[in-house]
Amino acid sequence: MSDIRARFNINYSAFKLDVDLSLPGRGVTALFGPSGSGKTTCLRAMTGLERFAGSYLEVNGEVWQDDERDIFLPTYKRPLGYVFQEASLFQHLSVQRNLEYGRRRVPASTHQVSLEHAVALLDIGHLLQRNPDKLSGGERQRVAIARALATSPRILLMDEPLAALDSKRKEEIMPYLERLHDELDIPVIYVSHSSDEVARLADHLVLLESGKVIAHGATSDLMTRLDLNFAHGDTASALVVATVATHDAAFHLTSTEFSGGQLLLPQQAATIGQQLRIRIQARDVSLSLTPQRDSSILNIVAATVTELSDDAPGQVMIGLDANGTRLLARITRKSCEAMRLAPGSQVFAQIKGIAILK
Ligand SMILES: Nc1ncnc2c1ncn2[C@@H]1O[C@H](COP(=O)(O)OP(=O)(O)OP(=O)(O)O)[C@@H](O)[C@H]1O
Repeated sequence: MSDIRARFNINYSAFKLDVDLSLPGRGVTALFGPSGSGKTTCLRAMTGLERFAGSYLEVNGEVWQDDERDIFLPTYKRPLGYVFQEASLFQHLSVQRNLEYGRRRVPASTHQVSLEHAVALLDIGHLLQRNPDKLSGGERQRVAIARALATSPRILLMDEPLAALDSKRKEEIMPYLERLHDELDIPVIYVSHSSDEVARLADHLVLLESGKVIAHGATSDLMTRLDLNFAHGDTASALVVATVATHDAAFHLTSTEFSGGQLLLPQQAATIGQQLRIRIQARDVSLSLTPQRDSSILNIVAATVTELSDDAPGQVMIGLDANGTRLLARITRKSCEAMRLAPGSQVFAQIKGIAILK
């Protein structure tokens, strides 16, 4: 049973959105697509700010809109949190007052997230007496997220919450978003056009193009589907979940295990048995037909070629299966032909770089 059902058929003069989605009722779902593909329109339709005929929206068992049955919950009655690109805080109120204002909007009987919990999660206790004009962009955004959470929403809608921040501030705020994901049981719909953010945060991914869903599913599956643009170009990468097995203090390494074998990482402050989310870029993976024993590369994984697809001129993207885990390798067409790679070829993936996402 899916927990969020969203069907919208929206006709603007120059744009049509036609989506029918069944999404998981927990975790982070990213709406990803180029500018103008309809991501914000989809999010706005969920808020009920505009009423579009023929729509249906159900969130974890509650029907918020069903035009066939003439059900339409106005925005102020929808228990949702909305975080915009730029935090829209009341400038004349302190952070504390901003938080309280949001919370007063909803009946006390529905409060599930305490104000203290929201403040602690976003680490804004030291900012409570300040006014928003004395905050950095990242701090403002953390306050906006805490304000949304303090209303105990049944769903959190985030429209490119990091887009207005520089890369340093993005890095600062990312751990807080990850914490929301780990500690709260509120589904998040997250609009983004950054594949980095999607790889780090999203469990589930919806790809939109010209108002239509071109694919949706687990992020790790979609990121490695060669029929999708997402799995091409410089940022193409695979997501791997690996479990911490041992630490090697002498060499400053942490050994992890995943379905395809072992991966050695720079030493991590992680406990044995902890799961790490790892990103392996296609451009950091080279292939060989025999295991290289005289190489400086530590991580070499046996894999089977599943598919091949042209990438940039002279480059080929190779889909790999490492005993159930999908990987990508981007190699030159020349090497691909010299190695006679085809679906079914047995290869060794040499992994030069690994990014630990969390
Ligand atoms: N109220 C409206 N009336 C008419 N057209 C609209 C309206 N709102 C949005 N559109 C159009 O719908 C299309 C999709 O817009 P939308 O903002 O949903 O895209 P997006 O994927 O969120 O883009 P971006 O990444 O640039 O924010 C655009 O062509 C936009 O001009």
